[in-house]
Amino acid sequence: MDRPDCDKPVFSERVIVDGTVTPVSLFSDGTLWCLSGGQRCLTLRKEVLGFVTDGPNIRIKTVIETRDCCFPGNRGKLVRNEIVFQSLSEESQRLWCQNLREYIDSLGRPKKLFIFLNPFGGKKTATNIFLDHVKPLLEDAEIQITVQETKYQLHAKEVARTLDVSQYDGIVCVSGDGILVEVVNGILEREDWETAIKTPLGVIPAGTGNGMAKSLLDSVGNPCTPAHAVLSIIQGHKRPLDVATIRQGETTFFSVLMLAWGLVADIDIESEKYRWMGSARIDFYALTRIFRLRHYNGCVSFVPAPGFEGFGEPTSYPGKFTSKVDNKCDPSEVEANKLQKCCYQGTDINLENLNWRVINGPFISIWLHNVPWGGENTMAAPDAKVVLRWLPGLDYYQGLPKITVVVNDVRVK
Ligand SMILES: Nc1ncnc2c1ncn2[C@@H]1O[C@H](COP(=O)(O)OP(=O)(O)OP(=O)(O)O)[C@@H](O)[C@H]1O
Repeated sequence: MDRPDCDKPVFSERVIVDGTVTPVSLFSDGTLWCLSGGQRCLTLRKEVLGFVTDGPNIRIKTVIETRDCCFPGNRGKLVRNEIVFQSLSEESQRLWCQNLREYIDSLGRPKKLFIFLNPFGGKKTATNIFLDHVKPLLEDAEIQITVQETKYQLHAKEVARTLDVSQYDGIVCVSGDGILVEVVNGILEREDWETAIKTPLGVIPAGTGNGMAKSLLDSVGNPCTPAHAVLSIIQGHKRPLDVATIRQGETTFFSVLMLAWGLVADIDIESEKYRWMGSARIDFYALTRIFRLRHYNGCVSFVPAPGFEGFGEPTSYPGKFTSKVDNKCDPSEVEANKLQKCCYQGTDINLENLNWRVINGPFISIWLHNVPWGGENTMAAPDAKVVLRWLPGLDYYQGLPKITVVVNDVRVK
C-alpha cells in the first residue's frame, strides 16, 4: 500500500516503537503509518479490533491473516496480535486515544451483543469455539456480551420471543443453523416483530451443517471459520436476507436457509441418532438412504423465476389462504388470540393472480434454498444469491403433500 503523501495526516506524533522514537501518522482513510524499520502500515477498518492503554503504552489489538506455507493459494488463519507504542507525553497519549477512538467509533461497529451458545450443536465444540475464538476477539474489540447457553430444544426461540432487543446491537448464535432459525422464528412471533426483526443476526459456525455461515462468508470470499465469522461481526458487515413462510396444517413457521422434503429431510432428521459422528453423520446416512431410495407422491406448485417459465404445467393458485394477510395488530382481538394475530403472518402479496405452475411427483427429493450452501460441503444451489429479493415461501399441507411456492418480502438484517 502506498502512503497517501498528498493527504495531510489527521494526527501525527512521535512515539516510541520497539525502543526507537519514530513518527506515527493517522490518515483520514483510517491507515496508521509508522516509519520505524521501513514503512509499516495498519488499516484500522480491517486489521484493528481495538486498543487499551497501559501506563504510557498504547496497545493496539490487531488481527492478521497468516500465510499458508504449504498451499500458497489458500487463505491463512486469522491470528490476534498486538502492536505497542509508547507516547512521549500524557497529552500525546490523550490525543492518540481520542483520535483512534473517534475513528473506530465512526465505523458503526456493534458495541453490545447477545450471544446464544448451543453446547450440543455439531460435535459439541461450540463452548471451545466460543472460548478460543469468539470471546478473545470480542474482548479485543471491546464489545460487551451477554451469553445465554441453550438448555433444551426451542430454548433460543423462547428467549428471542421476549428478549429486550433494544439493549443490543445484534444477536449472535454460536451454533449450527438450527439455533439461528429458532431465533428468527422467536422474533417473528413477537408483537413488535417489525422492529425486532431489524436487529442484526449473526452466526458463528459451530454446528453440523453451518450452511448459513458458509453462504455468508463465501459470498465475500472468506473461508468458513469461526474467526472469520467473528471478524465479520466485529466489522459490522450486514446484508439483508429473505424469510420464507411455511404453513403446515395450522402451524406457521419461518425459514431463512432452506426447506427440504423427501430424501434430504429424511437424512437430516433420521441421522440425528448418529449425532456422535459430528458432520460425518450426514454423509454416512445420506449414503444409506441413497442405496435405499424412497419415492414421495405429491405435487409442487410454484411461481417461476424469470427464465424458468417453461417448467411444469400452468395451474391456478392452489392454496387455501386468501390474499393479503393483515400483518398489523388488531387491538380489538381477544387476549387469547392476540399473540397469534399480532405476530408476522407471512407475505402480504396477493397470491391468487400470480403465474402459477405445477410439477407432479413422485419425487425423490425437493430442496428449496434461500442461500447457495446447504452445509459447509454442500453447494446445493449455486445460483441462489445470499441476497434475494424474491424468495419462495411455502405452504406445505401435511397428509396430502402439496407444496405451494409463494412470494415473500420480509427481510432480515
Ligand atoms: N442444551 C441442549 N440440549 C439438547 N438440544 C439442544 C440444546 N440446545 C439446543 N438444542 C437443539 O439442538 C439442535 C441443533 O442445534 P444447532 O443448529 O446448533 O446444531 P446442528 O443441528 O448440529 O447444526 P446444523 O443446524 O448446522 O446442522 C437445535 O434444534 C436446538 O433446538
